[in-house]
Amino acid sequence: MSTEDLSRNVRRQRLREQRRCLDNDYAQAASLKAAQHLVRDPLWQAQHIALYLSNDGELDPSAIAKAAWEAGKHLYLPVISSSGIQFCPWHVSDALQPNRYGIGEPQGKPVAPGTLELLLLPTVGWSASGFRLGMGGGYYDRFLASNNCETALRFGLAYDCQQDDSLDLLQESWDQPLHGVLTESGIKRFGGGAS
Ligand SMILES: Nc1nc2c(c(=O)[nH]1)N(C=O)[C@@H](CNc1ccc(C(=O)N[C@@H](CCC(=O)O)C(=O)O)cc1)CN2
Ligand SMILES: Nc1ncnc2c1ncn2[C@@H]1O[C@H](COP(=O)(O)OP(=O)(O)OP(=O)(O)O)[C@@H](O)[C@H]1O
Repeated sequence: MSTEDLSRNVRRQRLREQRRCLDNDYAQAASLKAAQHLVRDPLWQAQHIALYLSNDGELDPSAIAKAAWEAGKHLYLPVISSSGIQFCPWHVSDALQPNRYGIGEPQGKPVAPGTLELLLLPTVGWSASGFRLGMGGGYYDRFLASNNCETALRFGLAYDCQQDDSLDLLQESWDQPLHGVLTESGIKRFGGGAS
């Protein structure tokens, strides 16, 4: 393991620990606040949205999912395999199959990446320049590097306390920048003119 990988892992573990330690009431309120910010934003025009099922203390997108279904939007969840990550349609009544990490996945046919309009990415750490640190599988970076989804806006979904601008020092060539983040305090956009 390189020195860079080692420091990424150390930072990842610290940020994950911090996230898991958040007060339950705070976490629930943050999840609702994030949904309220999103539904009032032009980003909410997106009809095809990829999100995730909360794991390991991640900011819970379930309030966003509820609002999206009520608004008739199409939602997708990540499905992983040895060949990477794909996004499959997710309906409220779907039976989910746990993946190797115990996270539920729908069973349908993956969506064409170009259909996705908004990707809400699970995020361990983020910086004001748009850097995102994830769980370390490289799944999202590989997906974004190899698929035609330039039209999809990529927003990290995370708590404010997961911001650490010094993470920029760990940036690698494969890291795919975020257009912005959605947190309990609002939506932040990082240059590039993303709407
Ligand atoms: N909610 C959610 N779903 C997601 C992701 C995510 O980050 N969050 N992923 C984002 O890419 C993919 C799954 N990636 C993951 C990578 C590592 C672990 C994890 O818990 N790792 C354990 C080690 C487990 C093991 O070694 O088998 C750990 O680090 O403690 C979970 C999900 C697809 N689905
Ligand atoms: N485009 C790519 N092509 C090949 N390998 C890649 C690519 N992107 C990432 N990787 C590999 O994946 C590994 C993990 O990457 P990284 O630490 O950036 O994951 P992450 O963004 O935290 O994880 P995730 O996106 O799954 O939440 C890296 O060591 C790198 O070798």
